[in-house]
Amino acid sequence: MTAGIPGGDASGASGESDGSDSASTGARHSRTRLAARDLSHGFGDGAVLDGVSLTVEPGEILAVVGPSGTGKTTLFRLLAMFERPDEGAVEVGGDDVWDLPEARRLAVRRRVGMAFQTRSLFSTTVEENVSYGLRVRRPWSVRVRDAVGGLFGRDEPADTVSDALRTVGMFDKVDRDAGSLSAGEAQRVAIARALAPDPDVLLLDEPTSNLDPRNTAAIESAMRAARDRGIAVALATHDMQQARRVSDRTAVILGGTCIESGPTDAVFESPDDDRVRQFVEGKLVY
Ligand SMILES: Nc1ncnc2c1ncn2[C@@H]1O[C@H](COP(=O)(O)OP(=O)(O)OP(=O)(O)O)[C@@H](O)[C@H]1O
Repeated sequence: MTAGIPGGDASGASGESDGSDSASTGARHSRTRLAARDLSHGFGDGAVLDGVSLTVEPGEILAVVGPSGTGKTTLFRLLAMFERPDEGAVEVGGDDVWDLPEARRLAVRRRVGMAFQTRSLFSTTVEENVSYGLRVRRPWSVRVRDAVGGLFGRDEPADTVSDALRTVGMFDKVDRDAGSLSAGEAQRVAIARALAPDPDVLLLDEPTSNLDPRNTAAIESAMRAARDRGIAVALATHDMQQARRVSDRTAVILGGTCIESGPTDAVFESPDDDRVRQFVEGKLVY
């Protein structure tokens, strides 16, 4: 079990300059939650999200489920702070991230790891991909020292990189070129890259869509490992069985609105909303 990650929690982030040296300080802190408060968002004239509120707590997996096109990716892009919501707030540790000065928002964003549907690895080795997030979090002095050190021979992968790759079952491919990986392997490396900096929050948007059972199982196992380390894991999926297998709580999004959320067993076995019942029974087809 890991108690926390370097860098201070969100409420304590006001003391940070920009968070860029957080990984080297060794300071530990308790993890923080991520919340959506009354989020509404759209594109042009079309509303996609309408007043969505949900929270993902440290040490839990929240599944956000709903049919294709219902707004899950839009929601996760807002939670990842890629763009500002039209209305409502994204809160980390109780702060509305868009009320924070830009440097602090950047520091907060660095504590959110994410892997989205699209293939996103760099054209380099698996190790370089996974260590990328660590490198950008270190101060220049450490980066220069390591670069100079690297001139005198190849270092072993840092423990954090090895740990992250082991978590997704990809340590044996540490030296492989990322371009040579299968889609499932690439997705596992993308998740390792998100995990390596030991984030507070992990956002996974359809991480196993189109993957075979072996890769799916490896990714689900990594989600559980992240949860057991105290990370708040949010998973967007249209795979109801996956939500049931891995999540502690489930939020159902329909037509851009969260129509039900609660413990996964309750949502699946005795939903309050009849549309949710039909959806979990596979009777509501879109
Ligand atoms: N950048 C954009 N510009 C215009 N419309 C968009 C944009 N992004 C998403 N949309 C629209 O918003 C709606 C919700 O899309 P979103 O990708 O969030 O749904 P989803 O639930 O993640 O679907 P899927 O499971 O198929 O990925 C869709 O109608 C989509 O076409």
